[in-house]
Amino acid sequence: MKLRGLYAITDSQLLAGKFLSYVEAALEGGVTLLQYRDKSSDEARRLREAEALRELCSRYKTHLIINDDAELAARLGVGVHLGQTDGPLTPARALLGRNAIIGSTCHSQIELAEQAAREGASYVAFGRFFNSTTKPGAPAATVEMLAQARARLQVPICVIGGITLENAAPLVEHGADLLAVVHGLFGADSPQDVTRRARAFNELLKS
Ligand SMILES: Cc1ncc(COP(=O)(O)OP(=O)(O)O)c(N)n1
Ligand SMILES: Cc1nc(C(=O)O)sc1CCOP(=O)(O)O
Ligand SMILES: [Mg+2]
Repeated sequence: MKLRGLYAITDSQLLAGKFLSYVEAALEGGVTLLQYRDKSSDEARRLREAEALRELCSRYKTHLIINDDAELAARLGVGVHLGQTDGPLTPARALLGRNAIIGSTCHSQIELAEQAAREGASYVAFGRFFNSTTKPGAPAATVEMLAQARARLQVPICVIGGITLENAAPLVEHGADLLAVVHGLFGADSPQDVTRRARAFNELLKS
């Protein structure tokens, strides 16, 4: 599967009161992967919101990815993104099946990405590349490391952390396939501006 394009990630605080309208606006502009990222423990709300996103994604032919929670992903029949402390890839692959999209956080360590690729990750994620208000404490990554990763890895490369329309181009030039964005996409004043931003991110990835 060719994974290249905008990877939109939801944020429950940022999208409060406009969750589905802003997500739909992003899908309207073109989203390759949509991640449902909700760090709360409200299982009922998480299930309800994830089901609503699955319905939207199926209308727009976008792949839904659940952050952290392979069981919820299995229940919905969608993909999962796992960080280094979210559980191993091999059982997640066994649970979700060979066609599921499974992503792995690799921070700035190419060795972690090589291991994730061996264990069947569909993409590997490096970051954070810029200051992030969504996750200020994430360890930093550089474009030099990204270029080295591109030369060593065949698996699609996702980049994340403080990415905006203004700073994304060098990441694409240094080998990124997927631009994972929260604030730079959803921190917009209107749904129309979310759609405009989504289209503009996709333009950066056309090659
Ligand atoms: C696409 C993508 N890349 C990295 C992350 C971060 O995952 P993780 O390190 O597990 O941190 P949390 O997002 O769970 O706080 C991600 N979610 N998505
Ligand atoms: C969820 C997440 N993970 C990161 C990492 O570096 O692993 S940075 C990050 C937040 C991304 O949000 P924004 O686009 O608003 O910076
Ligand atoms: Mg996680």
